[in-house]
Amino acid sequence: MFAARQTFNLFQKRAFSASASQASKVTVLGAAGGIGQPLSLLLKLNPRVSELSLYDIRGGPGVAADLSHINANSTVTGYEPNTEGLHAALKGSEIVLIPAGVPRKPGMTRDDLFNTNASIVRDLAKAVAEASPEAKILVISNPVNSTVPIVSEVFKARGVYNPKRLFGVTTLDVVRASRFISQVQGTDPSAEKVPVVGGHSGVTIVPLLSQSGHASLAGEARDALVNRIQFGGDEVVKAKDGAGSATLSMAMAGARFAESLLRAAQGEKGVIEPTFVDSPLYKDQGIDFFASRVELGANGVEQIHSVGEINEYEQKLLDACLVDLKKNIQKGVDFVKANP
Ligand SMILES: NC(=O)C1=CN([C@@H]2O[C@H](COP(=O)(O)OP(=O)(O)OC[C@H]3O[C@@H](n4cnc5c(N)ncnc54)[C@H](O)[C@@H]3O)[C@@H](O)[C@H]2O)C=CC1
Ligand SMILES: O=C([O-])CC(=O)C(=O)O
Repeated sequence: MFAARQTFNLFQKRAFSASASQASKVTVLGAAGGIGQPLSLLLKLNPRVSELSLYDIRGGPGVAADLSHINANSTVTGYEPNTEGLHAALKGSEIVLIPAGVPRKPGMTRDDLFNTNASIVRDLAKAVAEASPEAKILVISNPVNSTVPIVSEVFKARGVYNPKRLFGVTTLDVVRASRFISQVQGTDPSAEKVPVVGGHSGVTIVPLLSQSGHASLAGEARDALVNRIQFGGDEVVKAKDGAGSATLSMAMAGARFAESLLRAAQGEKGVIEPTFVDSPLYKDQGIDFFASRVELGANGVEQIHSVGEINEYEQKLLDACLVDLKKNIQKGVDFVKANP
C-alpha cells in the first residue's frame, strides 16, 4: 500500500488545467536501455507530457510502439537510428533526457566510463545544439561530473549555451539518502529530506546529515551512513554482477526531476531539486559546476542555494569533494577542446 502511494506521489499535483493547455514534448536519448525503458514508461504515465519522443541507436521504435498502447493521451514516437531520426526526435523538445551510454561493471569507477561515454554525450549534445538549442537538458550518462561540462563546452562552441538549461541529474543521491536514513532511524523515507551536494561519484557525493532531521547522528553510525550514500551505486553494480548498474531507481529519479521541471514550467513556485549545474558557489576555486538545491522556474534554473551551515565533519567531506570535482570537470572541458 505504502509503496504504491509513494510511486503515484511522483505525479502528485496533476494540474490538469495547466497541462491541458501546455504542450510538452519530452525526448529520451538512449530510450531502449536499462534506464531508458522504465524512464520512458514513467514519462508516458505523466499527464504533463503531451509528446514523448524516443531515440536510441537500437530499439527506439519498438519501445515506442509498446508504450503507445498505454491508455494515456500523450503521443509516443520512436525514431530511426540515424541523423535525420535524431534531429526529428529532438525538434521542438522542451526537455531532453540523456541516459545514453555504457554502465559500470564490478570493479569500475564512473570515471572508467569516460572513454566510451564522453564521445557519445558530445555527439548527442551537438545534435541537441543544432535541433533543439532551447531545450532543458538532463544529463544522466556517467561520469556526470564530466559529461555535464562536455555538453556545456559543445553548446558554448556553437554560441547557444544557456547555463539555466543544463542539469546533471543527481536526484538518485537524495532518493537513496532519504531511503538509507529511514532504514537506520526507522522512519518514513518519503518524509526524509537529506540534502546531498557536490557531484555524482564517490567522495564528490556529500550528504549533509546535519541539515536532516537527524543532526545528532554521530560516530560509526554516521560514518557508515555517509559511506553508503556515497557508494550506493556500487551496491547495485555488485548485485547485478556484470549486468549493469541502477536502472529502475534511476528511472524513478529521472522521472521525478523531469516532473519537477514541468511543474515549474507550468507556473508552480518553490519547486526545488538537487542538481549539478553551472554554479557560482565555488567558481572562485576554479570549480564551475556543483550540485546543490536549486529552485526551478519557467526558464530552468531560477535560484541556486548555497550549501548552508555545515559542521566540521561535513566541511572535511566537502574539501575532499572539491579536489576530485575540479579534476573531473577539467577532464570534460579538455576532452571537447582536444576532440571538438
Ligand atoms: N546519473 C545517475 O544517477 C545515473 C547514471 N547512470 C548512467 O546512465 C547510463 C545508462 O545506463 P543504462 O541505461 O543502465 O545503460 P544501458 O546500456 O542499459 O543503456 C544505454 C542505452 O544507450 C544507447 N546508446 C548508446 N549510444 C547511443 C547514442 N549515441 N545515441 C543514442 N543511444 C545510445 C544504447 O543503445 C542503450 O540502449 C550509464 O552511463 C550509467 O552509468 C546510471 C545510473 C544512475
Ligand atoms: O553507480 C553507477 O555506476 C550508476 C550510478 O551513477 C548510480 O547508481 O548512482
